[in-house]
Amino acid sequence: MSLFFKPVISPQWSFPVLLKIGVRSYAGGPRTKHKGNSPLASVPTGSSNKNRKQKAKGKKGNKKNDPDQAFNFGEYGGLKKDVEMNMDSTNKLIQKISNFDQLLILPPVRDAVKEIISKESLKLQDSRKKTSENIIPSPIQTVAIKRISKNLMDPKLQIHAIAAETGSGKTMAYLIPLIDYLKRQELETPELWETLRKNVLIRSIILVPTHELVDQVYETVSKTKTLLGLNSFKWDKATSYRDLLENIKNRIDILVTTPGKLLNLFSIRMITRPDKVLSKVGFVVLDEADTLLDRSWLEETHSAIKRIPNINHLIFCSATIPQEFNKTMQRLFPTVVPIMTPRLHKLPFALDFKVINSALSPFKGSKIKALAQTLYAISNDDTEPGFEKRCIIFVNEKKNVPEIVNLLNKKFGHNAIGLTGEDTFEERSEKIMPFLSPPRPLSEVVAQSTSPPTSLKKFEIPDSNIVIGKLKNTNSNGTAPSNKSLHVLVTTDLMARGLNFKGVRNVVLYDVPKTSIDLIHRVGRTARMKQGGRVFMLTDSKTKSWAKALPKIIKKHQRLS
Ligand SMILES: Nc1ncnc2c1ncn2[C@@H]1O[C@H](COP(=O)(O)OP(=O)(O)OP(=O)(O)O)[C@@H](O)[C@H]1O
Repeated sequence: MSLFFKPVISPQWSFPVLLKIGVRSYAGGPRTKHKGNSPLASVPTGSSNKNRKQKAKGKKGNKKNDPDQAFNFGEYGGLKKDVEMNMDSTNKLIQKISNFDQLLILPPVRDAVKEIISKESLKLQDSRKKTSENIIPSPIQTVAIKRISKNLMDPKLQIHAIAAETGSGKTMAYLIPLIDYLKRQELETPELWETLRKNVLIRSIILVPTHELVDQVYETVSKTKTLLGLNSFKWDKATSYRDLLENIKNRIDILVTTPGKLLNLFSIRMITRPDKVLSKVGFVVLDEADTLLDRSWLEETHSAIKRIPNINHLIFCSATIPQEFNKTMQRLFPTVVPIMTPRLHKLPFALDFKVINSALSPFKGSKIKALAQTLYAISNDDTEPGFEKRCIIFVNEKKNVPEIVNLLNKKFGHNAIGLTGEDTFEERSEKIMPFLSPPRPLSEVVAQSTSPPTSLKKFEIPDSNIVIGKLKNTNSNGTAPSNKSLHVLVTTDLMARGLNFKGVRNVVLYDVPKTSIDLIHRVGRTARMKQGGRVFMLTDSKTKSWAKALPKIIKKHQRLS
């Protein structure tokens, strides 16, 4: 069956709208139960900012009577909206399934993935009962595995789109069906696959947009070697052609790479029949699919998929469904079956969200002062006892990164590093590593600096609603403990997608993100898989009104659009 279709509008690909106007600010609060299909107030697609503001203003008057008001967020928007979705069956499924044993997965595969999750999940590492028997599927894993496994070995082309909130375990939601598929193939025709073991071929491909993500996904995938005998390989910037050729000779079961690298297969002289190498690829995943199909990537990604002739399963995976992505899917893959969870386009459940208005005294419009003081409060509160603290700061423009880092370090005595696309791949890997690894116990951390504590003595964030836990005692001389024990990474959207920053509990949005899409991804670097996390968003006189509704949106567990 051909992969590509005439443009048609697919009724299957639809998402809800829940646009709200909220109150000033607040974080946390009681959890409200998901109410299923609430009647959704919609804003017409393509309406201008001015129109939206007018609508919002008009609705403000009816605040008491109309709880579903439009939510204006900066130059916000971009997420799929205007359409209701039916989550009833999904909710029932999630409630019914509480165990991996209830899902159609080969027992050795099930045991292996439980083992992998128990080793990787910080949530379980925290727990004293760290055993693979305690692993239960996350909602998106339940729904994806249930739906995809139904016709897993049916040879006709099947296209699914997995969409769920950040940090909800989407990697395993596509990886489990993929591994199950490969192992079932081997069970169905063992001789064939044994013969093919020494052949130059690839069986499945996971495409991601960045080399950091290649490394991250490969780290998980590679564990299937000892547990299930699957041969995986990552092809990233550091991979030599020699390495690739060595590995491809012995059948690559799972290749993790970028679309650009995959297309390179067709320009390697030593590989005479790249089409043949790809002829046995039955399972293809596009992780961070909305990025891979956005304007700057579409051509390359599309060409890469078109070069794979016999796809059986094509899976798109993403935490956000931007309108543009939705249209591209309708145009290129109209038979796609969406698999979503009720929390799609909502911010993480365990998130504590705080807005800091830098226009107020004592910052008087200085965002850098507000930032420095926020970091100071984080480093000196009583959270994460016994462990080093990490904080990621997102800015909108990469040109601002060096100056912010410089001021934080030189003027305010912090311990910050900057990371942008200007860094080489090696520099990026080195800088990001301490943030991707789990937090180290303070007893293991070698003192990074012997510099004296800074002279800043105020810990609280004045004129804000912020309570950052109890502050540690000051030293006997009245100064605060050093703020060097907080490791700070200042970066851009480049590091906002897909990266599993293990146990990073603090994110600062130095700039108000321009779209809901950016907001969801940046915020989603913390509070992953129901772990606690805090986000501090700095606003100024220009942006304060854009952001004011967010805390309420989060408190009420409402969807962004
Ligand atoms: N069933 C599970 N139980 C507990 N932890 C899990 C489970 N599945 C995955 N995890 C852990 O949850 C964390 C987040 O998973 P993952 O990176 O797959 O999230 P994601 O949904 O892809 O996030 P993003 O949208 O940011 O890409 C990982 O550390 C992973 O090991």
